[in-house]
Amino acid sequence: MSERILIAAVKKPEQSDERFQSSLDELISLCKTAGGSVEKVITQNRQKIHPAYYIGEGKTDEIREAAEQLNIDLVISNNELSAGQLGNLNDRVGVQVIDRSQLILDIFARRARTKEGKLQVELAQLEYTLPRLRGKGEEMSRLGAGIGTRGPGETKLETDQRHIRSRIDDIKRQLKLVVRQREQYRKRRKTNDVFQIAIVGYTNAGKSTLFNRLTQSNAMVENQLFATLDPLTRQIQLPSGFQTLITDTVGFIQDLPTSLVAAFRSTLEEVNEADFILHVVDASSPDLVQQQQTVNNLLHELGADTIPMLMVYNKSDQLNTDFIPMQHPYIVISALDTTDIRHLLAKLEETLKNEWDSYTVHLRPDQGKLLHRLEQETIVTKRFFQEDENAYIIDGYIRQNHPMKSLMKEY
Ligand SMILES: Nc1nc2c(ncn2[C@@H]2O[C@H](COP(=O)(O)OP(=O)(O)OP(=O)(O)O)[C@@H](O)[C@H]2O)c(=O)[nH]1
Ligand SMILES: [Mg+2]
Repeated sequence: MSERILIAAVKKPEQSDERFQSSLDELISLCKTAGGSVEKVITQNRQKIHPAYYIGEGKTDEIREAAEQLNIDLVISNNELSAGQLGNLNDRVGVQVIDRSQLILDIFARRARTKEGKLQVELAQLEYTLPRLRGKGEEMSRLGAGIGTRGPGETKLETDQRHIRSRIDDIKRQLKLVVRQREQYRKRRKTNDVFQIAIVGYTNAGKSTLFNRLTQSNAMVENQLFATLDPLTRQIQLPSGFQTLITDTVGFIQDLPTSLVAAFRSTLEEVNEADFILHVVDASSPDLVQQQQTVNNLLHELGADTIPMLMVYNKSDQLNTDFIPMQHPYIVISALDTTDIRHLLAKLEETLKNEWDSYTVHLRPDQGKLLHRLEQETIVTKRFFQEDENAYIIDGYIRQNHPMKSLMKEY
């Protein structure tokens, strides 16, 4: 049984028509992802958001009538609402009102898989809820189990002020512990010195599809926004035998509320530690430029914009015009096409070679272990046995900060 949703949206003069429309489209997608169906969209052009009602007072009557007529369960505003606006609108339109942030939090809550992810989502939800409780607590507690009331896992979101406060403290305490554990794990991984690649991109770009195809695993793939919340990491091998870890990440969206950015810092920090980024773009999307820019901006904010990156223009099967890439280096593929996946692996290796330093080493026949290590940790391009020297000659590429790099001369 899907909830029937009415969307209320205010368009301000500084927002272009296209931008407004794409934010509406995104909100509609988000509603679907949350399991609702959008029955009506009511919009209004305004100089400013109405301080008390968000949308104009006349419009609130229109919303109430439409809600009654269409059996609406839930009204969702396209912008974040203040405590006052939320309360007033609730009273005015006669059905439950939530805002875009609550909707996104609700989706995150359902997607959270790791302990840390769940804790962070619940924390963000509680911190959002706390200032918006209206003393009485009646409006909040009358909420059943619908969109905007779900906590991570099976729990219902806490609605009592006192309980919320102590739960927030509790979560923060637990988070500290979990974060420390994760850091230790990461440090171990770093000292193992495994190369790490992060797949990033706008939501629905095809990251998880690509990740699955690359790893033959079955990370969740859904035609829904935010199919991925917590990062997944697997090991893959490039054609030369080079081994790398690859991580799928949660998709970015435009205007992600600050409180949510904070909640997902752990996912984003992982991006920061990557040695290389695959930036997946839905090349068939009409919002392609905007989406690509949103991701670039966020990478910049994270300080991850200096990490070498390959642009992966995906969904080429959906393109009917000539595609002009905007960023280099790049590859145009369909993640659904096996040949394209092979091309991507080759292109990835090419791109790494361009970034790295070439080397030649001579190894004695008894240095098989070292040879094996070179094959896995560097990109070996040539390998042959030189009889007169009684040595293996290895040509390859190695990244500048690899621990073996400084030893290269000595081999
Ligand atoms: N036609 C076509 N569809 C694709 C391609 N790659 C992915 N898709 C579809 O696009 C939708 C989204 O794919 P996902 O892999 O879940 O996207 P994502 O980037 O991981 O999305 P989030 O995790 O929500 O950020 C799914 O329905 C995929 O089947 C492609 O190359 N061509
Ligand atoms: Mg995904």
